Amino acid sequence: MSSVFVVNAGSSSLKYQLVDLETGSAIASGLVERIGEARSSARHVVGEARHDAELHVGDHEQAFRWVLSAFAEHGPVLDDADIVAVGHRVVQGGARFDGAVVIDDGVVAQIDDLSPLAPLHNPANLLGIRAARVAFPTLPHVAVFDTAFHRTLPRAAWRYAIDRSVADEHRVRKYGFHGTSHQFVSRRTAELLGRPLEDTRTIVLHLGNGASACAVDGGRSVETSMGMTPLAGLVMGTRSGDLDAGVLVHLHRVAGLGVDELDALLNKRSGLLGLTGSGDMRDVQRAAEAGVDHAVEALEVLAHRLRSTVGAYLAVLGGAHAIAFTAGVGENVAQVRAAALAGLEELGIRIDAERNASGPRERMISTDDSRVQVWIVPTDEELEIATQSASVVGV
Ligand SMILES: Nc1ncnc2c1ncn2[C@@H]1O[C@H](COP(=O)(O)OP(=O)(O)O)[C@@H](O)[C@H]1O
Ligand SMILES: CC(=O)OP(=O)(O)O
Ligand SMILES: [Mg+2]
Repeated sequence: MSSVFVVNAGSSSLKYQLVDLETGSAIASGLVERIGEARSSARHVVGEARHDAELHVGDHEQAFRWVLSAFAEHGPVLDDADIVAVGHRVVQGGARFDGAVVIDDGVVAQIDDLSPLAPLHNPANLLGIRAARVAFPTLPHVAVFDTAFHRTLPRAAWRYAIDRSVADEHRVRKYGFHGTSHQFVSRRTAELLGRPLEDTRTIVLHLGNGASACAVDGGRSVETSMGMTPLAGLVMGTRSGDLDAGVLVHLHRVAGLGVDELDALLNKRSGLLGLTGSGDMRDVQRAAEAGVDHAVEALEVLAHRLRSTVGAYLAVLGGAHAIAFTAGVGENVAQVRAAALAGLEELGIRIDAERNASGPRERMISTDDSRVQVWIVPTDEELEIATQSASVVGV
């Protein structure tokens, strides 16, 4: 049985999954949270069994030691002979990486060099890579980049209309993110439609804590809503998404906000959190149901941004065969799906209220006469990372 050990390292968390390549399912998974804080917590899941631990984990290397001990204590046996690779999610691959690569010291240096373009993500991804190479010294390690799928963006989509010498010197352009998810979901959507991928145009709406939209034409990303960083585009849990860049200048001038304060405001205290006090969609839904106006308004803003984006991407693609909702909010919140696509009947989009409300996890939610099919397609970024990692090492 061959498997891939998938690692998604954040600044203070480490998520892992041992993926069985034959079935595509998780043999074991878990996470270590609040790394570096006084009280960390960890969870290791094998089948139906969950093992929780409260402990102090000082850094990512200690986190990996906990992971290895959890496998040793609760199974399954981590047999190097079965694991073909360790696959790492790396958020920013810049213009340098257009696909997954085996990690060596040179690749580590290049990921480090790209850190200024993703200061919240790449340094954390590197901590995970360094610690995992210590924990699994004999296995090949593979980097799978969020940005790679968007390497097909035409220049009309990725170039910002600013002074080109400033942009080029500082590598300022649209890169796009969530590429492993957009790739996985767009491929699966074509399968569900029974169409060849090359001849399928899909709009993927990945709505999790981070959220982005992608227009996929024949399996290639041609437009996406995140930008140079994962701050642009849709309204997210704690991120603002698009706003007039002049707002930054204004807040600097009139409120004296410095660069770190602006960064924190837009990345950590905006989105649903900034509008309602909670960045968790479940809280916002509850508040909206109880009639709290700020929550009702937040859902309106979020849906309006989605609808504008869908309209724009229908134009970019010259019409779509399908729209696919995915990730935590996209897969679970019928109200957001309905509101995002409300009033688009003239554009050939008709949601079936009953199908939207309930059914199997993966399902069509449009009416039979809707010209554009609308689907819920659960994403599986870990499986995509595992598959790409295995392919890079020749399995
Ligand atoms: N059953 C649910 N009902 C409503 N919201 C949900 C549900 N499950 C997850 N969510 C929301 O999905 C978001 C997290 O999505 P997820 O894809 O897990 O995020 P991440 O980007 O961290 O991977 C949160 O806002 C959460 O409230
Ligand atoms: C790139 C990005 O936004 O990732 P996440 O949704 O995991 O925060
Ligand atoms: Mg996710």
